[in-house]
Amino acid sequence: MTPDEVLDEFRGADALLEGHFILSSGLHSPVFLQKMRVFQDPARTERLCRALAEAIIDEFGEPDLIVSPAMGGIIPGYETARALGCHAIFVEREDGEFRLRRGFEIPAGARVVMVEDIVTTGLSSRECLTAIRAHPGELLGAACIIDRSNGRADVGAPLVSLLRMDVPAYPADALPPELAALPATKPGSRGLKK
Ligand SMILES: O=P(O)(O)OC[C@H]1O[C@H](OP(=O)(O)OP(=O)(O)O)[C@H](O)[C@@H]1O
Ligand SMILES: O=C(O)c1cc(=O)[nH]c(=O)[nH]1
Ligand SMILES: [Mg+2]
Repeated sequence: MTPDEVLDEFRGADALLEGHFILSSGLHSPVFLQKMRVFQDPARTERLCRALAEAIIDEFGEPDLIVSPAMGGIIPGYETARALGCHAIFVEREDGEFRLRRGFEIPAGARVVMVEDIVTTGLSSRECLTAIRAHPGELLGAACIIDRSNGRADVGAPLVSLLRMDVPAYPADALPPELAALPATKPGSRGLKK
């Protein structure tokens, strides 16, 4: 799947939004990728995640286990694991920190790849990788559908993506006037991060 085809999946799902958005990092952006509008369509999600599975195999080889950060990573993590023929588990926040719950385990020796939906600053991915490293298992690397840092975010592991985008994001005290003029919405599910 080409980067243009990836963007077309988001456009086709009305998931490429323009306006004034407050991201989970607290940064402001004129663009938001509402991934859940994509993931509500199993056929679209299957196409994207089959491509992500191929990219993972090319970059890291075949994993035994996919681990994703809730909530946005759960659906693409599961669907990518389905394409790879392996299991998918997720970390979720407990007292603010990502942890494995629900009896999920990473067995010793398991070859693990983290699957995230979107990378902006990379904080969610870094936190997920920290949680994974608290368990036995061999971390091969990280994968996401869209890296909107255009490769700038350092998630602390090799990161493969289907599409790199160069999308502006600004601190609240440095908004360009045309963005400041628009009312801001915060579509994500996480509280503002430090
Ligand atoms: O690279 P970052 O700056 O961390 O931003 C990207 C993260 O933000 C979104 O998650 P969010 O925390 O909004 O919650 P969600 O997964 O429940 O949608 C998205 O799913 C990524 O995990
Ligand atoms: O940085 C984010 O919070 C973020 C950006 C984006 O485009 N989509 C999303 O779900 N989260
Ligand atoms: Mg998330």
